[in-house]
Amino acid sequence: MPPQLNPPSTPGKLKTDKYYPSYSHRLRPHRITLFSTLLLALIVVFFYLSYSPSSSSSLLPRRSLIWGGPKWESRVRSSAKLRTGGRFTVLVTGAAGFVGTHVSLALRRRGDGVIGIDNFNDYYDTKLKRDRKHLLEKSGIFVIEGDINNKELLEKLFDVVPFTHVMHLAAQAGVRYAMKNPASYVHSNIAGFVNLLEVCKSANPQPAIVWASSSSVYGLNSKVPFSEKDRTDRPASLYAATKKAGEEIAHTYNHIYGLSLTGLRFFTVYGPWGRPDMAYFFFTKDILSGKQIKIFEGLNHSSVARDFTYIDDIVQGCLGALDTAKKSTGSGGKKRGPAQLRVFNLGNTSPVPVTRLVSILEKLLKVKANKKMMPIPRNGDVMFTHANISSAQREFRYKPTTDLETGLKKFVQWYLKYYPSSSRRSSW
Ligand SMILES: O=C(O)[C@H]1O[C@H](OP(=O)(O)OP(=O)(O)OC[C@H]2O[C@@H](n3ccc(=O)[nH]c3=O)[C@H](O)[C@@H]2O)[C@H](O)[C@@H](O)[C@H]1O
Repeated sequence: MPPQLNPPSTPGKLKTDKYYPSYSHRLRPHRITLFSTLLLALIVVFFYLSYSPSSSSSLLPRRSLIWGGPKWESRVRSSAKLRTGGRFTVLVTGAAGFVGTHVSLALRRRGDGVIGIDNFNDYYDTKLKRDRKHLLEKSGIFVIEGDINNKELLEKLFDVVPFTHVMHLAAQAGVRYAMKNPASYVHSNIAGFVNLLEVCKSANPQPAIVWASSSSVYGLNSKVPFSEKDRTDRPASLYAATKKAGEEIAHTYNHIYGLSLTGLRFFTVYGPWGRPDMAYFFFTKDILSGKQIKIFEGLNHSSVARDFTYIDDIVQGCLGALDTAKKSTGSGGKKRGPAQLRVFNLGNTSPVPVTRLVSILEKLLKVKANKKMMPIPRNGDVMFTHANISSAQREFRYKPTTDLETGLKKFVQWYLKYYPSSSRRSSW
């Protein structure tokens, strides 16, 4: 029996000819015109949103983002408002990132006004970023979906809020991924940073800026521990090269415009809400699922080691750097005097071989890893990192207190709660 021919109730809900073979030829011309007009209107609205000044840059992220308007401004103001005990009004870039989330929460806890910005790109699982955003919103922190390359958006933010500080954590991270997508490093770590500094230098008042550099700037150095006085002109990855470039760019903006700038060289930061592209995170996932993990080693089976640093210690360092940052000296794009320019190592001062990291994970997960040792690939990796932290200790009493075993325990607890279906029966 042929299906019953019920005409659709609205022109937009036409059913297909497959099931309603005799219907299409009965469409009246005025219905077709109405349908086409609606379709055209939809296309026009789509293009308007994509290319209006209120949208993000065309490279990243993939969706058109809308900002502005009285409601949006009032959300921005309310998020930036100081609470009891607060002193600073901070713009946190990369707020839905791993370090960004923890730093934003810590600032809010002590009463500072915080606004986040993040482009929510899909370098790794965007659900994790959305969940972090949700966590921030529960604490009253507004995270704007936008790219640091969007000058108008940044200018608008500075129009609405006279930020005292910028905590710049937005970046394209990961040393090995730089070979796959070099342009994303230039886009975020160089072009994005310059765009942010351009806006900061013209702001009135100019904010003080604390930003994330990286331990990777020490590149192929062999003298340990790494000191801020050591050479940093032999990066092993494009990621490292863009962070090193950031340090030189910081020097320029400090010199010409009087911006107060502090770079923090983070050493392999790990912990709850971490980055799934990092070894400790995907090792955990792969150990639980029984997938083989590859552990890199050097010549003659020598260990590859990292000065793994727990997130809470990094947060303490970030806040210390913000608290001791002096004001920028310029205004309206003009320098009025010399300004502060600093760089600090934020590490743990005790490198741990990657093999030991895996043993700790095996013990905590109660699952034996399926391991394969392999020569360290020449894709940006370095053999070891080790921080000398005496400068940060002197300047703002930075003192890491979490060893790798304690920190990984907290990470694993979080991981099993966040991914409940990942748990596996013990193989020990
Ligand atoms: O300090 C930084 O500035 C950087 O730290 C981090 O880089 P890395 O120290 O390289 O961390 P991560 O990839 O977790 O590899 C950890 C260890 O596992 C080894 N490793 C890695 C992968 C693998 O399959 N096997 C393996 O043995 C690998 O050889 C290494 O020894 C950040 O990702 C980076 O964004 C930047 O912030």
